[in-house]
Amino acid sequence: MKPLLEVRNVTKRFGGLIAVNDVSFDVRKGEILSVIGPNGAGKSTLFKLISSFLKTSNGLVLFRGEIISNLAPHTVARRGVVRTFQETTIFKSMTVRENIIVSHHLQSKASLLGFFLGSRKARADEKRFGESADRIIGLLGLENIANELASNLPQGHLRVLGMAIGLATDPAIILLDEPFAGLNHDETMRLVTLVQRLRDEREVTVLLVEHDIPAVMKISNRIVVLNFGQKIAEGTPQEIQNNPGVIEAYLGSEDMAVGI
Ligand SMILES: Nc1ncnc2c1ncn2[C@@H]1O[C@H](COP(=O)(O)OP(=O)(O)OP(=O)(O)O)[C@@H](O)[C@H]1O
Repeated sequence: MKPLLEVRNVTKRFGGLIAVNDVSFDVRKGEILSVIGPNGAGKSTLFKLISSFLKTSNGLVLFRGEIISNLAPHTVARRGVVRTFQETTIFKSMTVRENIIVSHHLQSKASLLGFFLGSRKARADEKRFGESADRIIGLLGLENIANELASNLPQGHLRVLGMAIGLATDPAIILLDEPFAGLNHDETMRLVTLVQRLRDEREVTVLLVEHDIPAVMKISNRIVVLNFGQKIAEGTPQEIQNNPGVIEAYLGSEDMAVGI
């Protein structure tokens, strides 16, 4: 089967610095693939290249066989490659449910205009988006806080709301940028289970960048390891854990302390 996403010889230079150096890998439909690596390895840059927030210096990113690198980021998102956890997309003065409904509207400018004009189509959209929001709320177990203002939510719930907002755009693949950062152990484990449920029940493919190695080991089907911009390993969590090159790359880095 053709991969859902293909990263082909992608390079990014910032002046004389090569942040991402000739990186290639595939993301298969229905898998959770994590990108790890020591600080400054190029993980965030790679994510921005995939979501087209940055232009590649060389190489291509393909989604369903079509080139998406260097398109406008909103075009890439519309095709189904959605980056989440940018907290700026959460409206703090709205409730959880309202936030999820609004993000459905943001998919379509026409529907947003109709919403303000109160057209019949807009009312139909309203009903459809409300039902979809309730399905997402159910899937992510947000029922108890559906009517809570976003401004009152703790970090863990905000992360889940960020994911709910991403899901409202019906993505084929979601890019999670350090989803577990700042969460305690219980919050992390709850989110790990939720992301796995998304993959299993909604068939969403997940690509994530993360420093929390134990969580990555638990959640991932496969892992890609970067060091100094280059891919140094790719494999299952077990293969990565036993890879001497990976262990060496992490030697002396803080992440050693959390157990690779
Ligand atoms: N806009 C930029 N201009 C110049 N250099 C940059 C820019 N963005 C990133 N870099 C450099 O590119 C390299 C890779 O950075 P990047 O943030 O992608 O690494 P990372 O693996 O995500 O690091 P961390 O784990 O610390 O977040 C670093 O040396 C960084 O200083």
